[in-house]
Amino acid sequence: MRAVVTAAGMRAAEQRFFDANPGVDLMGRAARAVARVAAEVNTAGQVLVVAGRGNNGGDGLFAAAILAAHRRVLVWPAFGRTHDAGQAAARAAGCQFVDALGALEALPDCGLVIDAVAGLGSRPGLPQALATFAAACDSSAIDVLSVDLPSGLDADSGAGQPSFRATRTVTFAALKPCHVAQPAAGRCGRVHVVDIGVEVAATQLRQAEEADVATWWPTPTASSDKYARGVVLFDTGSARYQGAALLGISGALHAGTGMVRYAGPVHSGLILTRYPSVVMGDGRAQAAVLGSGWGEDEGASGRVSSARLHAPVAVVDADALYSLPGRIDGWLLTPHAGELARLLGCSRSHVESRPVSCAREVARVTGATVLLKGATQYVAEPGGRVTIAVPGPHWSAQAGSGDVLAGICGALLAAGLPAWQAAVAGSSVQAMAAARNPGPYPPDELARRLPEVIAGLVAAD
Ligand SMILES: NC(=O)C1=CN([C@@H]2O[C@H](COP(=O)(O)OP(=O)(O)OC[C@H]3O[C@@H](n4cnc5c(N)ncnc54)[C@H](O)[C@@H]3O)[C@@H](O)[C@H]2O)[C@@H](O)CC1
Repeated sequence: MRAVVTAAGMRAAEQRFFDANPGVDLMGRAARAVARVAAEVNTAGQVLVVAGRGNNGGDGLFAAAILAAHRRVLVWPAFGRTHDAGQAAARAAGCQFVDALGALEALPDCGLVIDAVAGLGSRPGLPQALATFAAACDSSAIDVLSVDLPSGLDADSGAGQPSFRATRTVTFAALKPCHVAQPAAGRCGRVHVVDIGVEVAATQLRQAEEADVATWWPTPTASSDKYARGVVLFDTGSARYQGAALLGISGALHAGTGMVRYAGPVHSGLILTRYPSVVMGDGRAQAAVLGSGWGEDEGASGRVSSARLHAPVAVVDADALYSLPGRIDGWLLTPHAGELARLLGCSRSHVESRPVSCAREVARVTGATVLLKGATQYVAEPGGRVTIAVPGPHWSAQAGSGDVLAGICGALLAAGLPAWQAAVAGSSVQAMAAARNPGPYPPDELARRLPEVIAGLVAAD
């Protein structure tokens, strides 16, 4: 699990560090890390450092001074004035200072640009000269290494256009929200988190890693039987959306559930032709999966109540989200941004600009865990902790992916994982299946690839 710290949290950690270690040269540590990664990206070519006025510019200037020992380094102080000590070090090391025009002219001869315009202090967007330069970097496909974060992005919200697009980002102590939340995360390239000695406090926002999913995954033992592995009861699909039932069942079976019961309206012939192991009708289960493919079914609350008679917890998806039976501790809600907006009575764009706080709010009010689906998948617990799932490619943004995901999560919930782990592991493993099978595989095909991913995970654990 990797901590994700806000700009304020990082500044507080830095202050604690300086209080305990007065006079330690943190900027020197940061600059050495930047120079090290710069040398990994490009071994010998000319380097152009774009330096801002603050400490981020200082990091870039000291890194320029280190790199200048072995290669030609140009520095563009984008606002004329820049970090004094950093500037003196860069000049003493023989860096050549250029202006905006000089930087643009030198770009074709450079092997690497280091963006040290702004980091934690970055405000959304770039002034015109920098926006022009960032666009020129984009169109020339040159490697860009951003210090702390791509300048022009807000560290916490990830908002900001125009901004630099990095191929690598070197950040310090811990990830910041912009490194993990799409679309900003897509502008950071590969992110290196460097230890500079600053300890961040335990955070309420974290990013899961494959190793976490491997540790949690419920692997059967010699004493396992179908009941011990978990029974999932599906009430999904409708006459109009029959496929939703098949997709959810596919997710649960390929994630290794012990047994599937199906108590929805889709004809048994259709279900059994595809999945002959399914037991038709309701009965005792460890978890239910509700709502996928219901459409605007008028009997929604009756279907939710009926499932409660058979299963202690449920995954609630799609239209069942609007028939929640009061507080539902231990349950898992799986809305996308539009559905979460409807639950909160706000606009979709409001949710998209504040995904963490919106997901937290619904978790707090309902007592359930909320998996907010989208390009970044947030899992918010009622106590306020939010975990981001392992990311995947964007091919899986397709009708039916959510139905499969609800089924995977149902299998994990039935196996006894707490709702937040079921949600993080379920969405991570689906993303990993997409990452390991690049291309536009439809969601049912990706569900069939889950066993390979899970086998690899548990073997590695
Ligand atoms: N917090 C820490 O623990 C450490 C911080 N360090 C560096 O210090 C940085 C923070 O330094 P500062 O607080 O001085 O802030 P920054 O240097 O990140 O940003 C402030 C400066 O950037 C300008 N600026 C902000 N947004 C801009 C934009 N979109 N376009 C152009 N200019 C913009 C501001 O006018 C201001 O001059 C970190 O990002 C990191 O690079 C490192 O030296 C080491 C440790």
